[in-house]
Amino acid sequence: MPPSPPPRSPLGAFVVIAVVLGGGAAAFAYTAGWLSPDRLSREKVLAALAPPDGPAPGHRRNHVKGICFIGSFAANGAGAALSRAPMLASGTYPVVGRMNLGGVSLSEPDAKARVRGLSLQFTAPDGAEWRTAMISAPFFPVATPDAFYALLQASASKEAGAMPAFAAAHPEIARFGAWAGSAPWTGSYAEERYNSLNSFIFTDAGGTDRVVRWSMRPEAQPVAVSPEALAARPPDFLNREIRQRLAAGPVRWTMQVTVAEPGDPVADPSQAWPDGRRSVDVGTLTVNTLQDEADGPCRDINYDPTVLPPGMRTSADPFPAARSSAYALSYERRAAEAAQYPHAASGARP
Ligand code: HEM
Repeated sequence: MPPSPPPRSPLGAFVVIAVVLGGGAAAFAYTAGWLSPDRLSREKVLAALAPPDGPAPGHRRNHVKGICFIGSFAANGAGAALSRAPMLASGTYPVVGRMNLGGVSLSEPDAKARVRGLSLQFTAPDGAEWRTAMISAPFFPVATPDAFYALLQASASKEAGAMPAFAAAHPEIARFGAWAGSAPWTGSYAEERYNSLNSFIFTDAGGTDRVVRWSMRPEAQPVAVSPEALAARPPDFLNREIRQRLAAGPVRWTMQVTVAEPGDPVADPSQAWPDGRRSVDVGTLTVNTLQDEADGPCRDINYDPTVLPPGMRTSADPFPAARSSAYALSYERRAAEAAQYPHAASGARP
């Protein structure tokens, strides 16, 4: 049995949830929030995400720590039965990605980030793009973007009753708390499974729609490491580990697409779909080279989950539109502050 992290108090877990996911919330502009001054805006979401000493200038407002990579996706062609997206047709396509950590502070040690992320930009020969930002949690802590904003607010509140009141109103948080407190930790980005959590609609060449989620299954065998052992490692141990691993050979994941059945909770990323759903392995991601974010090609990419190729579109899941809105503002702000996050080496940028 892999060692489990020590039991955490429910409140401790909630704080971890809010800090690690940072994420934000709500109806944003896409539900015409501009008509109602009380309604949530992307500005409020970014304010709720910001650490007490303010965001790190030039950096992402969430998942602030990360490292860029260049790789490729070898599609085996099986995905063409689900979607006519060009990068699911048999072939090999370039990928620019980012391994990252849920969290809003650059000084937070890697060992504290319960959620790890993998962001990918696939490009087809015709220029079509598929961008996705996935996380290692098997489901999201809350069911709606509004609830995520409420979670950020409750966890930042000094009122003792704020989190219990939030949990009473959003019982799905207990599932995430249980996962955060019991799932094994690993010592490597390469050993994690990453999940889209949000659902999307795939359309095949015949025009048939299917609601899907996707995951990246690691080739590397996960090795459980206790949180105490991780805490004893250097604060940026994940970047060091992945550099060493890659020096010994490429790192790979298999992409798995899971198809919903009628009645599945397609609009709610806090609920996993039942076991036994049709699942198709559509190809292999190979990571070839890493580059520090300051000089790397992922720095200036917004991994907006609504950037989708033909044959894919958003579903009834409200998160991607909300995320798109918040990511765009985060991107605008960090791009405007680029002088405060300069490239480390002149001419290093691709
Ligand atoms: C309403 C809900 C959410 C909000 C408001 C939100 C907000 C954000 C923001 C502001 C960023 C920084 C974007 C940038 O500057 O490029 C970000 C990054 C990220 N988010 Fe979210 N997020 C939400 C939900 C999610 C969900 C459901 C997932 C995963 C399934 C996720 C995974 C990630 C990842 C992996 C990154 C790093 C992207 C990168 O490498 O650039 N987020 N999020």
